[in-house]
Amino acid sequence: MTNEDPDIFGGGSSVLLVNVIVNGKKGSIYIDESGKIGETCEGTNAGLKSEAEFIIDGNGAIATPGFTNTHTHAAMSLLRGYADDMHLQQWLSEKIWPLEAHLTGEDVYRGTELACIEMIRSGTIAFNDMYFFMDQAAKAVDEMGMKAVLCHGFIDFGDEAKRESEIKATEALYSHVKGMNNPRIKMATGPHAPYTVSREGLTWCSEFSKEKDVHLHIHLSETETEVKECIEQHGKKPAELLEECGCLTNKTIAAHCCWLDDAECELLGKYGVSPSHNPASNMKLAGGRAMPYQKLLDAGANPTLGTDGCSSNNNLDILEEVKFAALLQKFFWNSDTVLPANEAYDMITSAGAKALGFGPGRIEKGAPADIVLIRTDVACNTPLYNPVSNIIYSCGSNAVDTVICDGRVLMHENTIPGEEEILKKASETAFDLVRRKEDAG
Ligand SMILES: C[C@H]1O[C@@H](n2cnc3c(O)ncnc32)[C@H](O)[C@@H]1O
Ligand SMILES: [Zn+2]
Repeated sequence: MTNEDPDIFGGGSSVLLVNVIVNGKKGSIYIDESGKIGETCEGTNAGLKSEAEFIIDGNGAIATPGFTNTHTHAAMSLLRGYADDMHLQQWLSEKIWPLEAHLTGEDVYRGTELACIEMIRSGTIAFNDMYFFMDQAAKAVDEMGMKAVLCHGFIDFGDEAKRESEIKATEALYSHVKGMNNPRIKMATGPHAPYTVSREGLTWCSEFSKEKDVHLHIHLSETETEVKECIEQHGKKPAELLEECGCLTNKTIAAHCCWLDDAECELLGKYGVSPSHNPASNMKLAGGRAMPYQKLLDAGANPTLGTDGCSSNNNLDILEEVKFAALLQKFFWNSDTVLPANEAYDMITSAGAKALGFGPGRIEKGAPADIVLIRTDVACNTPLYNPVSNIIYSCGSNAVDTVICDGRVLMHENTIPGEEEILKKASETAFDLVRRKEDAG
């Protein structure tokens, strides 16, 4: 790839990608100034060469739709390696929540910047994020040029005063994101999970999501214990409780979904929910069961893929995650045909984009130019019988060369502007957060 001009990172310019493999054929992609795909064609298209402000020579790269991560806690990048090898409830209540009590907006800003760097490096252009101080997450996403659906993690533990403050935080995020008027950034409600949010809290979130036409993002049935406790407390299984509270719609993204039974899979299918499979986190926190992918798909749900946060994964590499997904499904369900490469690819492209409402997740005329170039002159892409097979089973993020989101080049020739400074600041911020917690005792 040849273009060395730093202005290529500015956005708002027309770009012609030549010498790429697009939808299985050698060709070119023209991106117009509005950030949409103007045309895709075979060959180099001499006519469009004179129109484009920038020409990127893909040198035979695979052009794929950018990837979507449908469940993460981006700023938890600061907690990478802080608490490993523990069971979920102990991990959350003894290590994570006590540290998060010391979080500031600055921490979330720096952590989200770091997360964006990591996601861009693996070809991710959009993500679904649940955390705190989300106005600061929005600032980072805006500057880094990615797309995101952001929600405040709403946790009330049945306490009315806490519920009121979570409602205020959610309403404030709604106003803030609306004021940004940036189509790349949306907000959602974020009831954390049926075990941390009261019926009243769940109902408020579902009503707010419907009233404002925004997504709802929740953790669902990650562990067997939480399912048992839900039945004891509410006399219902978790997905039934969510249905009763109005939380199941086609704008719901439900993370994990490991312990859903067949009837609950049918419920998610009936409402067109998007489950987010998080295999690395589930394996690391020893959840004991993999998401019933095939049952959810057959029921009509829209299965997608997420990394979860950096404290339970411990990275945000969607290419690593998609291989884990394809392997874990086969291993856990003892089936060599479940989640084949083409369906795994759909999870991180079209299904992910559909879940978050960010276009078709395909390279086609009129679609947002969310395009990733994956090098083919590397060992993991040699030989190249089947690009989709290689993307799912053999490519690492080191093969990702160029990332374009809404027509803006975020990474080119493996370079992201400002990366060095972002990593330095994130490291300082992480150590400062841990020091503040230790000082507080
Ligand atoms: C937003 C809150 O969610 C917490 N969190 C991070 N990972 C998980 C997980 O796998 N299950 C449940 N909750 C999780 C995060 O630390 C925030 O407190
Ligand atoms: Zn999570």
